[in-house]
Amino acid sequence: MQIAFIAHDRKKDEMVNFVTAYEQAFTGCQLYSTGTTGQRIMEATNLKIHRFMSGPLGGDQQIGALVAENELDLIIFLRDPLMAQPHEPDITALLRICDVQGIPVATNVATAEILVKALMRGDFAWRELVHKYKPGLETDE
Ligand SMILES: O=C(CO)COP(=O)(O)O
Repeated sequence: MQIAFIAHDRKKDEMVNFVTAYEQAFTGCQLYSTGTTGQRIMEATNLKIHRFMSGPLGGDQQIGALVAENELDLIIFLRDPLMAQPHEPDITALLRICDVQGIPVATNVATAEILVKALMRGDFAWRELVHKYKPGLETDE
């Protein structure tokens, strides 16, 4: 499974606690994150995460590109609903492409807990078929 972690600054402690609590569930998955979120998680766990750029510098868009190519199965994005973000358009675009592609995205820890328990239960197994039989990038021909 391919999973991305993103957390706004005031949600990073919550993200670290959550991923630490469910580290076993994420072990063996291909993990991605925005810059600082990934750094914080790797400092607290044994997980190896591919860190993209910091969210405000383009990291959200890089993760959005993976979603657009159906290369992500789950996103845990702990947003701060009480703090305006300078890169709000990037955040909106990322959530939009998740809806376009039908990718599960948790924007709070309650939803994240439900989705990670589904992951542990095997409810995401169908995504393995998507990766196996995914058509190549669409071309004009
Ligand atoms: O701002 C973010 C997502 O919108 C998070 O980015 P960082 O993980 O680099 O702090």
